[in-house]
Amino acid sequence: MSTHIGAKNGEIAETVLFPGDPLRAKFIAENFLEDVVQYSSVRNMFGFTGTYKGHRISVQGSGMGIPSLSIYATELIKFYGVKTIIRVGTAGGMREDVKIGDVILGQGSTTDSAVTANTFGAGVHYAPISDFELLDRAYHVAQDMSVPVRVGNIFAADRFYNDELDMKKLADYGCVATEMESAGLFLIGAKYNIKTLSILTCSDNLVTGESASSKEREQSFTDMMKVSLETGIRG
Ligand SMILES: O=P(O)(O)O[C@H]1O[C@H](CO)[C@@H](O)[C@H]1O
Ligand SMILES: O=c1cc[nH]c(=O)[nH]1
Repeated sequence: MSTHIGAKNGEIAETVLFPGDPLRAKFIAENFLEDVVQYSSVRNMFGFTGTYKGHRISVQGSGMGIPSLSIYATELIKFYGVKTIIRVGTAGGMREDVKIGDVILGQGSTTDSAVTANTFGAGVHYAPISDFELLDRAYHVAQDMSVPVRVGNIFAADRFYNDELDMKKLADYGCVATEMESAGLFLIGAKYNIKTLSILTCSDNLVTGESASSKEREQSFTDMMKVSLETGIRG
């Protein structure tokens, strides 16, 4: 067991789907996995292992924001030998043409978090990127499943509520959607030399003000879940 995950050795698969919302983890486990075992409920940050099409896979909640995600990602890798982590998250569209329900693959992640500066020191602006092989696989899985996807730069924000940032400028420079974890996940993936990717669904649009309900954010974005599961098992 690690400090924040109550699993015994061997109870977590090498590939983990990693939603921010622990209830989304439960929903994925209950609706898509077979032979499911819940290995952790520490802090209600649920974790499950089961099989998908005969392949062993785990689903673990990460919580919101880079500090929370970093705890769970680090423990998954260091204590449980996890080799692939796919974030399965919601994000806000930063351009008008990113619609609710659109699936987005995170190629890289810009951030206003201090985590990259704290790692490399002032003056170095590290660019966290996802694993290309995983990104390529997810892109082709989505094509096979006829799920349209966007691929792009995800803005990982330190604050959900922030009216001081120039989001339009970030969008003008190519950021597609904003959430709160991808840069931290990609940074940790690079540090420990494991594969990481973010597969996101647009849950609201910052330009138009459209927004999905919390129930929809928990349960209805099943295209993203299916693409993530299929990507996870095609190794
Ligand atoms: O839906 P999840 O995966 O939690 O992701 C997004 O939702 C939360 C904010 O509502 C943040 O964690 C953000 O990154
Ligand atoms: O962090 C997030 C998640 C969804 N939508 C947003 O606008 N921000």
